[in-house]
Amino acid sequence: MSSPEPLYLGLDLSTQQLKCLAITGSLSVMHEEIVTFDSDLPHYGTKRGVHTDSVLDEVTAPVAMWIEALDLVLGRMKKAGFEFGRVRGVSGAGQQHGSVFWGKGAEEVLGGLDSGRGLVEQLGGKGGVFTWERSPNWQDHSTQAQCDAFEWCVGGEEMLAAITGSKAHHRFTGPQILRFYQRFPGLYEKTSRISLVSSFLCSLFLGRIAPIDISDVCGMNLWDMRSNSWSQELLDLSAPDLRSRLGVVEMQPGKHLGPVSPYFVERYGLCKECVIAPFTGDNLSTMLALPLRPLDAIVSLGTSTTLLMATPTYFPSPSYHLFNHPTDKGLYMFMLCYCNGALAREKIRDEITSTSTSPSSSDDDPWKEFNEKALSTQPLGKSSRSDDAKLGIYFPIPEIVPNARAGTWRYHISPAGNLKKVESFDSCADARAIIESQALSMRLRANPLLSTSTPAQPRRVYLVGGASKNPVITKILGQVLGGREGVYRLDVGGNACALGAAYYAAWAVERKKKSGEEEGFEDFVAERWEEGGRIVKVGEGYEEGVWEEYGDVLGAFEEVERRIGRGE
Ligand SMILES: Nc1ncnc2c1ncn2[C@@H]1O[C@H](COP(=O)(O)OP(=O)(O)O)[C@@H](O)[C@H]1O
Ligand SMILES: O=C(CO)[C@@H](O)[C@H](O)COP(=O)(O)O
Repeated sequence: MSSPEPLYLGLDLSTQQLKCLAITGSLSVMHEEIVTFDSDLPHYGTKRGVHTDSVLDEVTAPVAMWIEALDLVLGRMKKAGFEFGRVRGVSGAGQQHGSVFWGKGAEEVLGGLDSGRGLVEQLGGKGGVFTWERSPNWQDHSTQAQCDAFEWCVGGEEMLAAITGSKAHHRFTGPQILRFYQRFPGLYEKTSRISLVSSFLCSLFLGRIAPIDISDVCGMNLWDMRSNSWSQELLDLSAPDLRSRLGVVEMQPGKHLGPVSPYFVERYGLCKECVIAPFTGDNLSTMLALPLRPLDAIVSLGTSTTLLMATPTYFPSPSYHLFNHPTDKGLYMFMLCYCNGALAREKIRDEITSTSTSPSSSDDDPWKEFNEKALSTQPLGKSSRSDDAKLGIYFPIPEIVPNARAGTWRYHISPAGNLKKVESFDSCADARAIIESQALSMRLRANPLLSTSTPAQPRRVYLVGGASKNPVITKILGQVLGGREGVYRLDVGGNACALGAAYYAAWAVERKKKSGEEEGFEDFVAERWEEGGRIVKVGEGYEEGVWEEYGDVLGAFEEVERRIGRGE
């Protein structure tokens, strides 16, 4: 009898959920399990996975909640009869930039976990192996002073972007560590190691502190991408002896970091030889879920909204981020990241539903009315070409792109391009306007990458993440961004990031040597990838006339952003 096909696990520890997905060696999805922090672990009192202190502009997540979530997700799989014994490799991804502060005895505890007791009981939150029981979240905005110090240290935002791939950002780990050190010098002193969320999750599986991976490290403002080494200048600025606390960075994609910790062998039945591969950032992992070709763009509609593209050129700018590609040494990931993505759309949805007199507001689908309103409105809220265009910008929380305070701004743009600020739009134009302004911002900023094609638009747009299930959001995004070959949704919509991690685990274990060279990730996936069944075409993308109409308001959109920046 032939032995059963090996399986691979991919995990995604993102803002609101922990997801675990299992695939076969031929990359077919076998099993998916999700733990939602707010509803499955209500005793941590999080709202959408985080705690917010709006006085300090501080957003954090409890580390113990993530640890408990790991036992919960694996426990559910075991209960469902999942055959852990067939798993040959595990990889994963974490929300980017967050950090975890390990205390002095942590590694010893990790290495000697008792499989008869839960992880959270042994590693804990308060009084456990961490010097700070919280992890700063990517939505945090408390580090303006530290960001200023980072840019001042190297001579400005352009220079910091040239060194680290990004200008200083509130959420980036370097400024966050500097703030932690300034607030709690005693706790910093007691901290022996600092992990990113990705390497933290990897550490649990490995039973020792895992290295940070070569791509996720670029979300710290501490890594010099030109030389692929820590920037000593920026480490020195952040905190004393930081290099030893961060440890070495894993430069080799797909490295076998070690076998899985005995805890998982004994408690869940993983085999002793199961390989743990590096874990990376969630956006980087999402890129691995799709066979990207030049000019393809992924729009990830998770809690954050991100636009991702792969590029062979290192052309840094303060307007966007560049990261090392997780598996391909010659490539970079271009990224735009917005924090007013899902939460801002939910806020408009709730406002529309609460003022509605329509019976459909009580329908099971909470997006029904929002979608109806968005569809009943023409592009830019115009009924005819001579009408003013409606442009709305909605930031219920401070925004990253552009760096702006919270607020709502609505404008009318006349056909001659004149702007008039208004208090509200008539007939619920907000539903369409919020999707349009999110997409216009992406289109404006992705232009440097897209302008090699005429017209300057993506070849394909791939949509992933929670809101990729929404046909109206996907339609309008496609109308604004274009997409010469259409708009596609990955069939595991919400789970693209975990899928990318599972592909990575399979590649780490099964890649072959071809003429003396290890098989590259792209070739490995391409050999096993069948387009049918994995992606669904959800829109035509480029619509002649409509895409151009959106192009006509890009200048006015930039001007509105400038006015917001000036506090108008
Ligand atoms: N049908 C839908 N229409 C619009 N948005 C949706 C829909 N279903 C889920 N979402 C959005 O997806 C978000 C969660 O996306 P997800 O990718 O799971 O987040 P994360 O990975 O950041 O935890 C929710 O906050 C919600 O706004
Ligand atoms: O900050 C960023 C990227 O720079 C965010 O994209 C986080 O990585 C969180 O992602 P989601 O939970 O929204 O997937």
